[in-house]
Amino acid sequence: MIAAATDTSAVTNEWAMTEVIKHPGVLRKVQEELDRVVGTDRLVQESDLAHLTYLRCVVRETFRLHPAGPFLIPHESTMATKLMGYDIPAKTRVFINTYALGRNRRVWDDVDAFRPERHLPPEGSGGRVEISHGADFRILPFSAGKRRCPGARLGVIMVLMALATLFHCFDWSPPEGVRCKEIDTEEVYGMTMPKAKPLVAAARPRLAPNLYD
Ligand code: HEM
Repeated sequence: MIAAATDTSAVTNEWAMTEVIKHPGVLRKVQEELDRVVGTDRLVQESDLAHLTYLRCVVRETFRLHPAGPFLIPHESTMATKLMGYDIPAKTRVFINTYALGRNRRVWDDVDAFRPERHLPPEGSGGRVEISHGADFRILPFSAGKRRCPGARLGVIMVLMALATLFHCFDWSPPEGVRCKEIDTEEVYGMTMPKAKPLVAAARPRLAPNLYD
C-alpha cells in the first residue's frame, strides 16, 4: 500500500519535472497559468488545482509517455472470452501494456513529442482535463474497472499539488553546462518505470522572500 502510493507519485513527479525543465516553453506556460490563477503573493492551495488546466495537461501528457505502472499489476481472466478476434482461455495471466497504449501511432500523432497542448479541451467547451482514463480510455495511468487504483483521486491531488508548488515557487534549469534538450529521458522497467538516472536541476526562488519562511 505504501509503495503503491509513494513510488508511483514520486516517479510521476520526477518525469513531469524532467519533461517540463527539458521544454522551457512548457515551463513558461505552466508558470504563466500559476501566476494568473494563484497570483504571486500567496502559495498554491488545493482549491486552485481544478483551475490549472495547462498543468493538468502536463500531468496527463506525463502519464501518456511515462506511465508509473507500465504493465499494470498482472491480472487473471476468470472465464474464457474473445477479444478483438483473439480467444483468451480462463485463468490466463493478462498484462496491460500502458506504455504502448500511450505511444500507439493509430491513436496519437507525433508520439515521442512531449506536447501537453494535445490534451486541451476544445476552446469554449469549459471542459475539465481528465487525468485518469476518462471516457476514451486513450491512457490508463490508474487502470480501469474493479481493480483500478483506489488511490487515484488522492494520487492526482498529490502530484498536482507538488508540481504546482515547485513550479510556482521556483524557476528551474538544468545544471551548469547542460542544455535543456540534453536532459536525458532514459527509463528503467520494473513494477514502476523510473528515470534511469535521477534528475539533477537548479532551482531559483521566484516569489517574495516572506513566502518561503
Ligand atoms: C500518481 C499516483 C498513482 C498512480 C500512477 C497509481 C497507479 C496504480 C496502478 C496502475 C495500479 C494497478 C491497477 C491494476 O493493475 O489494475 C494501482 C493499484 C493500487 N494503488 Fe495506486 N497509483 C497512485 C497512487 C496511489 C495512492 C495515493 C494510493 C493509496 C493511498 C494507491 C493505492 C493503490 C492500491 C492499494 C492498489 C492495488 C489495488 C488492487 O490490487 O485492487 N495508489 N495504482
